[in-house]
Amino acid sequence: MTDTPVNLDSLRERIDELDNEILRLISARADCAKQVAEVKTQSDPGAVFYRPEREAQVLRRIMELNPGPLNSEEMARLFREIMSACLALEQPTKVAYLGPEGTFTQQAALKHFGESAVSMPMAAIDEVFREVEAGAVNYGVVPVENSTEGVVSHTLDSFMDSSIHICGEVVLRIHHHLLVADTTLRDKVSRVYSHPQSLAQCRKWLDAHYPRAERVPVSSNAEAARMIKSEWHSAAIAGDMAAKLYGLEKVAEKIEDRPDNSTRFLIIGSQHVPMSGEDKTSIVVAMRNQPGALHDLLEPFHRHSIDLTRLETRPSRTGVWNYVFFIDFKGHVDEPRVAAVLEEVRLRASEVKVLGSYPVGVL
Ligand SMILES: O=C(O)C(=O)C[C@]1(C(=O)O)C=C[C@@H](O)C=C1
Repeated sequence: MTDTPVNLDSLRERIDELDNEILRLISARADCAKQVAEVKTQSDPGAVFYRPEREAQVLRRIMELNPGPLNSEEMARLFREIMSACLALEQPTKVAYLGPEGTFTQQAALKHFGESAVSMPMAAIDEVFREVEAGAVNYGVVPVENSTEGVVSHTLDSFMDSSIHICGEVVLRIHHHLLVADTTLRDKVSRVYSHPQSLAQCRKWLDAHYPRAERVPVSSNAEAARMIKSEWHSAAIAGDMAAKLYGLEKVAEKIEDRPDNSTRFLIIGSQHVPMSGEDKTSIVVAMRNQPGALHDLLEPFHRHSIDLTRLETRPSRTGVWNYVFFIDFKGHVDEPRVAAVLEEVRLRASEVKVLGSYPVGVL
């Protein structure tokens, strides 16, 4: 198809008119958000500005109404950024994430909070918890499970000795690439650095393409990307953010063994999140070590037709809690049927802690 100059000019004129309209509307929306902030502060001087349930509702509504031709995810991402900028007008949001810069956790933080949030890398998962608990940041982002490699046990363990709540979740498709620096001798790669989980997620690909290269586990894939800058015979497995941050080239793209490889991250904070209409609840339950304990624990969920989305067992670190189960299920603690199940579970367990109810990840 060829555009005549006349057509192109008139189309661009139309685009300019539409941009004027979009500009006017976004500014009016931002004004509204500022007024929302005033209303919130008037009713409560210690008001919480970020409202995960409302954000989830806004994004779901946009996805439902989207007439195309942009796909719904793309459209929601645009609105994600508009809301992020509006929230920054109300109050700049500080978010700690498991660093260093360039990790998938940073990507998850940006996906969830948008580019207007101020994100700060932390060296370890418990540091993210500590920063949130100390009030040095508003929220934290930590990985919790990967579709190929399973649970991130460090995150679950951190909840056991913390008063932190879960305020949200975000799922990220994980694409790994084999990266080299411009000084790397590509046919002499004898060492591949990455996080142990990433090495495991690319095991078959490495067996097929670099069977003799030494696989070196390091603390994060961003750290792997940083290290190979000074080693001419080494490559790193990492994602797009790390590749961009360290100016590396992709020798091979999307080398993860499973194409549906994804990681779920949790947003942690101190607020109770009201119902959004499509929510999940996470609890941790301690049971006595006796036959049938797991059956007793799960039976009320089955009877009340509550969908379990995840069940994880962790060894207890105190003598009192023999078995500790992390359970995620559909529903919100403010729903009567969920409250009823929790009441029954409390009678059967030696300890129950509700980690939080939060909107099912939208993007
Ligand atoms: O509705 C609110 O409470 C707002 O603050 C407005 C708004 C938005 O831009 O839509 C902004 C931030 C909140 O996290 C949720 C929504």
